[in-house]
Amino acid sequence: MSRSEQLFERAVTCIPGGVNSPVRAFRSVGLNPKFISRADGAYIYDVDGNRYTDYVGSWGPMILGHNNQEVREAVIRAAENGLSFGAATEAEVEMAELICSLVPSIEMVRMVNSGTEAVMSAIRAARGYTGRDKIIKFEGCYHGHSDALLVKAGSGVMTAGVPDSAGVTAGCTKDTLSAVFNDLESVENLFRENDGKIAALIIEPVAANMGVIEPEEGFLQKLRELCTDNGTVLIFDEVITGFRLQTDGAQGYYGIRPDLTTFGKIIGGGMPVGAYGGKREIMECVSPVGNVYQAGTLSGNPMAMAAGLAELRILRDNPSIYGHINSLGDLLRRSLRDLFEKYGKNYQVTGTGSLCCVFFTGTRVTGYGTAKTSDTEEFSRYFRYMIEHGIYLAPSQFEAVFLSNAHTKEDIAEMLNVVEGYLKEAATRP
Ligand SMILES: N[C@H](C=O)CCC(=O)O
Repeated sequence: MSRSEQLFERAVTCIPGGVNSPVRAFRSVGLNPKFISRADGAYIYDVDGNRYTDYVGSWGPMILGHNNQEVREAVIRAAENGLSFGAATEAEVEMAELICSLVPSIEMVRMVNSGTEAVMSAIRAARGYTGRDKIIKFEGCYHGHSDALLVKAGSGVMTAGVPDSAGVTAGCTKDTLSAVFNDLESVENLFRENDGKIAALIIEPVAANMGVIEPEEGFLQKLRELCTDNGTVLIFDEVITGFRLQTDGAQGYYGIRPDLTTFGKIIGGGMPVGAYGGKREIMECVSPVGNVYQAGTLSGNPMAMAAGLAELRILRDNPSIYGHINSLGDLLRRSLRDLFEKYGKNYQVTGTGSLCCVFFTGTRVTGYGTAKTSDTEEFSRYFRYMIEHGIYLAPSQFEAVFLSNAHTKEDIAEMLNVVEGYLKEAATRP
């Protein structure tokens, strides 16, 4: 039995499903998880010594590749001064100044410990600011695992087919309204039916947690207008897209200025982190200035600030990184489409920048309904073939392929070679 299998046997006896986050389990693809011992650059290694080219990147933070020397050394230096003080630090000020300087819509920002916390807090601030209760979210968008947001959610809940989690009371979700991504009419109807009651509209500007679905031309602009007209706070959840598409994220890429933005992942360089920020007049509702309470023992933790600052400074000072990862993304999407055409497969390749996804369906994927038309059995076969051939993808149909600065054209060529192997094998199936 492999060491991964041995660890899994132990893990399932004391951790639910053997994993600390459901998306790490390989259940939906009919396998047990690989246990990872280390990672470097574009590669991760399991406890059995197998090397994989990694296209998960810790679900987003490792945009520079794994174990980046500058980030690692910044953390080691910070650790030498102590792990946590629960008090204000210079690094927190530097982090806030850096985020405000890179993202024009952010006038003030508060650090928290995860994307989930960032979203919970941003919504509370929006409710405190507007004095309203209701929020709009989009089917298939995932904003972490807080109660009110587990309504037709994406990511792991979409994979498990239970987008409304057990354990969430009707009371917790009664003010959460669901709209359809890329369907303006569904949003307009909610505004009309709930006139003057909607505190916030939250959206992943690129729906990365349901397979990297891009907004259609003008969709985000129209949402901006609807929110302005209705006195509703527009929140962009940029936990995945923040500092990934470019330094000012999807909002810079699409030219939209949200009122609040949530961050996570990249701003922590691999350490647990989150942040929410935006308009000063909304952020000043947060305690101790205003009476919207939000707190955290480890918020602004020195290790997380050190890793995040190092990562963000590298991204700020080396714009060519975005040129590299985005052109690899273009190459991957184009080449996958060519391969699928060559083998007569009408599969959909979605994504933008350094994010990508393949849907096993002939239907153009624009939102939750069409995403769900993908043949997840086919995805499972594809996943198993890829991992057997050294390509580590997210073990879920609806998660993104993440590229990093450590990936090369040669890595992409290797991946395409394996995809072609899969297509050839699939062609021999009865
Ligand atoms: N899609 C999720 C967040 O981005 C993946 C991470 C997790 O839930 O563990």
